[in-house]
Amino acid sequence: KEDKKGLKDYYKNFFPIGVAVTPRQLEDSAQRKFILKHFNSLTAENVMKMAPIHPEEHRYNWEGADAIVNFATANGLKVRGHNLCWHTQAPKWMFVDSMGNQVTKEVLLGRLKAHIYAVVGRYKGKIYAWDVVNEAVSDNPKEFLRNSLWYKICGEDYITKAFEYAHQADPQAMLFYNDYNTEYPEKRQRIYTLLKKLRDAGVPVHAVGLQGHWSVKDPSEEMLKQAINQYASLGIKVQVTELDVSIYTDGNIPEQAGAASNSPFTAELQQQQAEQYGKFFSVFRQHKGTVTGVTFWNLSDRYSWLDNFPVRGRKNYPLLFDKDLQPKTAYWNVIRF
Ligand SMILES: Oc1ccccc1CN[C@@H]1C=C[C@@H](O)[C@H](O)[C@H]1O
Repeated sequence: KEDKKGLKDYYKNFFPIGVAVTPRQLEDSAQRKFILKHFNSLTAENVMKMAPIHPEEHRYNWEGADAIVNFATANGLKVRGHNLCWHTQAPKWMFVDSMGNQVTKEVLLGRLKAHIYAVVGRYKGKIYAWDVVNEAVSDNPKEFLRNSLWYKICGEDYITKAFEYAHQADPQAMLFYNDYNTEYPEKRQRIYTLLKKLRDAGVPVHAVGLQGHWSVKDPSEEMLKQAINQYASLGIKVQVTELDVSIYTDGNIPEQAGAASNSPFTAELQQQQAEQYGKFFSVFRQHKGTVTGVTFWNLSDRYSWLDNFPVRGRKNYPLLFDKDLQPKTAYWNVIRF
């Protein structure tokens, strides 16, 4: 007999369970049914990023974002907005003037403000949480903040401004700083330092998003616990915002990755992945109240962004469901506790 309960039902006393979706997936009845069975929160995988939603200075593309928000509203699902300020998938026009020269800090901040007011304003009361700034901290131990165009033109002020604009646009929204590799001690320390600086300055940062692009090898339970506790010590909430567990262990920075070539999803990997997912969710449950949401990046092994990152065309099997939307071994480890 098909189990009527889905992932979200097993976690109803802990936190919402989310998934990153595309508008096209919502047009397919099998995937719609699957989403409604297992999840009670949605994130737009791409259509709410800066360039997709704001391709030209005076043109916004609301169609995809509206489709996801309308589906969520119609079905009583939460929505996490992703994202308001990022160095990737940012529109090129935002950084240059009509002569093609790089804009000043004032102009860029004015454009960021207009973007955030328009996007957050449109979904005020429908999107409860925003990833305001994504991946501002550098991976390079010699640097503090990533040397992106945002940083080059504005210095670190763009981070504070982004949060202030978002808070002005929707004072009820829960505002996140979102990043990856948030458990590695030295990057964790830099993210902690940034968050502490912002909180001490009264900047409206309410939570940290651990993207959770993890693997069958890392992080350890201990590293994860330490990271959650250290961020929570700032008085902020924690969510896992883009969870997947890669079968490859050669890292997720393109320049360094790629050592491991295409691998089948072996029984050994299935077992390792199931153990990892089981451990991660045990830690999440232990931190109920501090961890206020867990969102997977992509629905099932049918498609993962990891199929093309950090190595193009290297098939991955990172999620709880297989290509036919059926539960994998890892799923049973996550719902049995
Ligand atoms: O794990 C990483 C390593 C290096 C760069 C970016 C990332 C992750 N970057 C994430 C992944 C997929 C995108 O769709 C998300 O918007 C982004 O937040």
